[in-house]
Amino acid sequence: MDIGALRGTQALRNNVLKWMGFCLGVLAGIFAGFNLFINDFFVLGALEVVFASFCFYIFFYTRRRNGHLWQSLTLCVFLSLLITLGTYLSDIKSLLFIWTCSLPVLFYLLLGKQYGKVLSLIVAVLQGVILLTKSSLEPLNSVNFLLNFSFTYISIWAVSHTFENSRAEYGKRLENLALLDPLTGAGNRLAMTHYFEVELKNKNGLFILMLDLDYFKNINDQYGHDVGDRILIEVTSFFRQRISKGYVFRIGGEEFAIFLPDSDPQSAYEFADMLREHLATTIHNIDEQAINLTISIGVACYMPNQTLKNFIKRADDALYQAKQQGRNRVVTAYELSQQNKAS
Ligand SMILES: Nc1nc2c(ncn2[C@@H]2O[C@H](COP(=O)(O)OP(=O)(O)OP(=O)(O)O)[C@@H](O)[C@H]2O)c(=O)[nH]1
Repeated sequence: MDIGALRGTQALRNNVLKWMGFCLGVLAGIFAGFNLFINDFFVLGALEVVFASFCFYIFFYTRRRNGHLWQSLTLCVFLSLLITLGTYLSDIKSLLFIWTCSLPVLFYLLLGKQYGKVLSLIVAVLQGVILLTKSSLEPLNSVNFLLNFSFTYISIWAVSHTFENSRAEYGKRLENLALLDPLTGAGNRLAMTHYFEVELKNKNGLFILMLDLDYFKNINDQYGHDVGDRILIEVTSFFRQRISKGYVFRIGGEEFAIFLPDSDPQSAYEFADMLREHLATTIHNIDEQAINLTISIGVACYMPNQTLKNFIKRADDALYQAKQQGRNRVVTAYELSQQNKAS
């Protein structure tokens, strides 16, 4: 499955940044020429030259890699300053202020809801003050002009806000559908691959715990499948409550995995053993039945440049040994390799 598809927002923002960089670079270059050589607006013209250069830098940068927040923020703030300064300096008849209406769309597409809201409000206030203090709005009827302009700006702002809000919400819902186990809410196998590739691979002291409930078939047989389901949900929240820094995944029927970043062999083992012991001494009260269950755990440490498949396999082998040795125990991959060397 294509994990990149789950990073839709990043791809969208990068694409918008790239092509906005190109289009605004070309436009700013043309306007700079006009302002420097025809209109004699040297300040504005010089700023437009700087802006055009920055836009082309962004365009070439984002062609090869993902853009940064500071680049989008600088582009938006710089463009807003150019438009407000242009509105302040130029004659109202040049209609330069019309560009203001494009800003909310750009803010929301490039920076999202929070920045979009704040920047759209700042620009609205700035442009409002500038237009109100302009000595004359002639030949335009000033009241009509201000009402029409404000309503157009507010409508575009509202549409941008609604669009970004729904886009982000649907994106989140799709991501949850793709990454979460519907029964327990823990991450699924795809989520495991996703977090490993995106967040964990380069972290120090990464450990994996493979956890498998012991004799779970007996629970289903004795209490029914529904009770079995509720046990799986309880066990997931049991793990979550005890993990301060890490991720829980359900990767099979009664099989779970936990990533522990920033750990060491001793702490990873102690954490696994604490989970095992706590679970073994916890009574689950479901439908007035007191149910107790145990778990077997395999632990492995991530070796640099190892694939996720190999990483999981080493923990799985340790888990298999824990089952073989009678269940309700923790076996580490390190321990296993020592045993293999000795035999
Ligand atoms: N209630 C419920 N049971 C499930 C689910 N997925 C798998 N199972 C059950 O989990 C049980 C797994 O059985 P086994 O693979 O024999 O493992 P076990 O009984 O836990 O024995 P060991 O792992 O060897 O200790 C089977 O009975 C499956 O039907 C689920 O989503 N809900």
